[in-house]
Amino acid sequence: MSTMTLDAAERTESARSELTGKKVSVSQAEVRKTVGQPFSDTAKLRMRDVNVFYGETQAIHNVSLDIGRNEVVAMIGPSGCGKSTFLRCLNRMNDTIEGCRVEGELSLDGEPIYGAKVDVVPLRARVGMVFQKPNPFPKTIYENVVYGPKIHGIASRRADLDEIVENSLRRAGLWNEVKDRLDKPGTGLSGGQQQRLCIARAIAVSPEVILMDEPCSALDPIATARIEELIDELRENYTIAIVTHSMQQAARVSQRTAYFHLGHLVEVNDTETVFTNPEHELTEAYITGRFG
Ligand SMILES: Nc1ncnc2c1ncn2[C@@H]1O[C@H](COP(=O)(O)OP(=O)(O)OP(=O)(O)O)[C@@H](O)[C@H]1O
Repeated sequence: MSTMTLDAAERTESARSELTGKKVSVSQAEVRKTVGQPFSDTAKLRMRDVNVFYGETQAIHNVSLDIGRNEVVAMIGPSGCGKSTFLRCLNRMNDTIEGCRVEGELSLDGEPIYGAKVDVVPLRARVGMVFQKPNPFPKTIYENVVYGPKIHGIASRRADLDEIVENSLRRAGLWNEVKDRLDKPGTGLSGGQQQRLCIARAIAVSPEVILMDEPCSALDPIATARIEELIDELRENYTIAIVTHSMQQAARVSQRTAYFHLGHLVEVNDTETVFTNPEHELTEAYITGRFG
């Protein structure tokens, strides 16, 4: 650890001595400041002082973070630290959870995500999502991909839909494997293929941002490697935020990494710095396996 931050200096001696042991326990008071570089000169998504509550319980505390254009930001941290909750704020998926309340400023290209006039349907087309478990619709491969473009009125003519299907499946790295069976059920594909189909489905509506919530946790190492390659290719055209439990995956796919702890954003910086020279002791404790 190279620098001692003001935040670190404020922390108690007892927390320091706990860090020398094998396991670490920390109180909420010790994680109140974010270190590193939460902000980006090329912000696509800008979040300031975000607080999220489930009923009376606060799950996210004053998180401020930018996600830049054409960058992959990985969100890591121990189970229950709020990664998925924060991710779901970015396309208002939390709206679907009863009792969930989001406060703070969140914007996409400078436009408020939570504005009174915002229609969440087009918002979710602009900010697409890929979930932990591949969830193709019980329809053909072709129908899975054209579903979004049809309901969003992006295309209706067969030739246009065919083009969207081919382009989306190519971008998702699946075209060659499925081009001869587009009329077969999406659910008949392997897990890794199904996840790439879900990525194709997200791409088909021309999103600007793709949110991924542990997209490889149900996949084997080969399918995982394929998705990770794909994430790197997709960065050329999209902004990507990915929640992952795998620090190796965060290191492989992201340019910046954000470390969450007990609902606080403790540290965000370029990925190499976070993994080789973290500023915050909590980050170091997590990446060295002392808790999590
Ligand atoms: N629908 C919900 N209702 C009430 N509390 C919730 C709900 N979803 C999450 N929480 C709580 O919010 C906190 C953050 O959970 P969240 O799922 O965002 O964390 P996470 O870091 O993504 O966890 P994991 O890595 O285990 O998926 C936890 O304390 C969790 O119990």
